[in-house]
Amino acid sequence: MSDQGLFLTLEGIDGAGKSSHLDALEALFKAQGRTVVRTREPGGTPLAETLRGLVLEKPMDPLTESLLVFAARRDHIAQVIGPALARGDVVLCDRFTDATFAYQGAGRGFDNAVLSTLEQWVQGQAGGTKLLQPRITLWFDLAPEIAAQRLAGARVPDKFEAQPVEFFRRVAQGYADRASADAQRFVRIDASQTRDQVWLQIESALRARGVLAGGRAG
Ligand SMILES: Nc1ncnc2c1ncn2[C@@H]1O[C@H](COP(=O)(O)OP(=O)(O)O)[C@@H](O)[C@H]1O
Ligand SMILES: Cc1cn([C@H]2C[C@H](O)[C@@H](COP(=O)(O)OP(=O)(O)O)O2)c(=O)[nH]c1=O
Repeated sequence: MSDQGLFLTLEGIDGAGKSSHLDALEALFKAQGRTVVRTREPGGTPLAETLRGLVLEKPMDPLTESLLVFAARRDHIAQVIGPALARGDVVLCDRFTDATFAYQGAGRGFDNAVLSTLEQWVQGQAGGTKLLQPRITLWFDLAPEIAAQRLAGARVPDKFEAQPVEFFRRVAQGYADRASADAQRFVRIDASQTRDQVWLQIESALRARGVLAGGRAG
């Protein structure tokens, strides 16, 4: 089901600046004649949004947290992502499984082997060994100290945003590890630059990957 559409995710520590570019990304693909499904994790369906509220607000152990984000993801894939990709749409998703490896794995110190098993259960596709994965992941790489400065006063912190900078150092390392393990899928964006410069990086990376030129290249 992932072969026809384009599954694009945005990742990075809180405050890295991902959300600031979602409108422009949606407009860019729409200008190419694509139908865009814009969504987020945890979330994207009524059930998954309910689970999001729990994950972002309630204290819980890392296994519970991991089970809830993967339960939300399962519903999201079944209801939204899978059907959209099968239609040939662009799925623009604010976070996906890399966030689980970065936050629950590296940040909380939870067992990556258990996360990989859950990933296989949730993202396994009928009749094959291939997992549903994003085609391209835009990784907004920013020093945790700068992200914290950007977030200070910008919004009321949720459970994760209230974590100390050491937590985000581990999360950032988790993203760096994921990126080096799958260099083909990840595009590193230097998120320390100005908003305009960040946008230019995004646009040129998408052009270089051939997903902008000539309509349905993705
Ligand atoms: N390139 C940038 N330079 C400076 N501040 C930025 C930049 N991009 C975003 N911001 C600001 O940083 C804060 C976090 O940005 P946001 O897009 O919400 O991050 P995220 O979605 O990654 O948590 C917001 O106040 C936003 O206006
Ligand atoms: C998808 C996902 C997100 N998260 C965390 C990362 C973020 O701190 C939070 C929600 O992400 P996000 O939507 O980026 O938050 P905001 O709307 O406040 O910018 O959930 C996990 O811990 N595990 C996951 O699997």
